Amino acid sequence: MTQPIAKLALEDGTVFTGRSLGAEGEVDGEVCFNTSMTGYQEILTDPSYRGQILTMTYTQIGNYGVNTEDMESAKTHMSGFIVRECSRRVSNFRSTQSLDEFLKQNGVVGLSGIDTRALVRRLRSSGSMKGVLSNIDLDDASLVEKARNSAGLVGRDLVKEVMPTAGQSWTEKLSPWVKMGDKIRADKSRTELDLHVVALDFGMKWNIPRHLQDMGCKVTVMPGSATAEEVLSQNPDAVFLSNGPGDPEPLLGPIETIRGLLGQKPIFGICLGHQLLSLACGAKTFKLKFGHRGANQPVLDVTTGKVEITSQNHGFAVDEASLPDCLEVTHRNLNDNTVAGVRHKTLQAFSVQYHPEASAGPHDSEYLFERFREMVDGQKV
Ligand SMILES: NC(=O)CC[C@H](N)C(=O)O
Repeated sequence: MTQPIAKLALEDGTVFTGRSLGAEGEVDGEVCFNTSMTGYQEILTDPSYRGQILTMTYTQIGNYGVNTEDMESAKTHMSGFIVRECSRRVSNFRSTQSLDEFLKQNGVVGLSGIDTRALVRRLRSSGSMKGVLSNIDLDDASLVEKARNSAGLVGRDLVKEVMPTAGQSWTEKLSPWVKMGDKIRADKSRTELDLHVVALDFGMKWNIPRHLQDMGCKVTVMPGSATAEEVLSQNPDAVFLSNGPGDPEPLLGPIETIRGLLGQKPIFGICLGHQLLSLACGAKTFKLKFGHRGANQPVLDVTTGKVEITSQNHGFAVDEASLPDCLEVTHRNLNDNTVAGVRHKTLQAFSVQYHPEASAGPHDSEYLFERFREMVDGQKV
């Protein structure tokens, strides 16, 4: 049986024709790419991809299937998913379904069999573009028109579409698989939860609270819309600001909340959380040409001189020229020298643009959770 056709149309008029993968339908979004060779399940369930159509640069995706454990949220969030080739055979003892079945079950419209190198080269030279992925409308002109008219990411609040509506206590543990492959983490595991952290959830990847809990934090998750008063009423020892989708600048409520928390409680932010902390301190953010997405992004910790290989997924970054006097750069992306981490010079607050929780990706940056713990411990009386 031949698979049905699907098409990707870009706003610049390019149309790619391939095979339909996953769900039937039509989606629009910002088309971007990820250079990870593995980790597609974690990527598909990362809420930060809301509003995006993602293409994987690695040539074959899906060979180890999908399992019930490697979820970074309860479901998928991206609009569309593109691969050069989707493995026809799935082989892994943890696998419970194929990638195609998982995409169908989660309503993700996919595309395979296109020249992903050509697509990525176009995105690298022109920058991320708006696009439409469809297996129901196959008319090129109509698809290009829809791509041009689609909303795009800039100026939109996508956090409200993915954040939880109510707070909850976090209970899930860090996977034994992580500790098995990571002796340092295993040695530092604590069972006693002697710190209370409120995590503001803007679309948080679950491996973050799993890590916080593993290092002795009782985590209370609160919706990203919570006010400073609501956070402080929980009487936490510290506050964590999560990753999340879209443009950080329209998120005026969370920025106000963070201003109200600065100096009251120690703060640690990851990705969107880093952008929001920087905005709350008076910095600006800007849209990167094609973003940083992958599990192999080199970052320099300028405080130690060490280079770490990191997992990243962001399309915006903090503008170094706009940094207020109260912030200093602690980390830099070595591919383009952009700001990858900041800390407050006088208050207990720091953040990174990348993902120390990995999932998927290397564990080089896990030390940041320990740095957070040390900052809070130093402040506890
Ligand atoms: N992973 C994230 O938190 C992404 C942050 C923000 N949405 C960006 O694209 O830059």
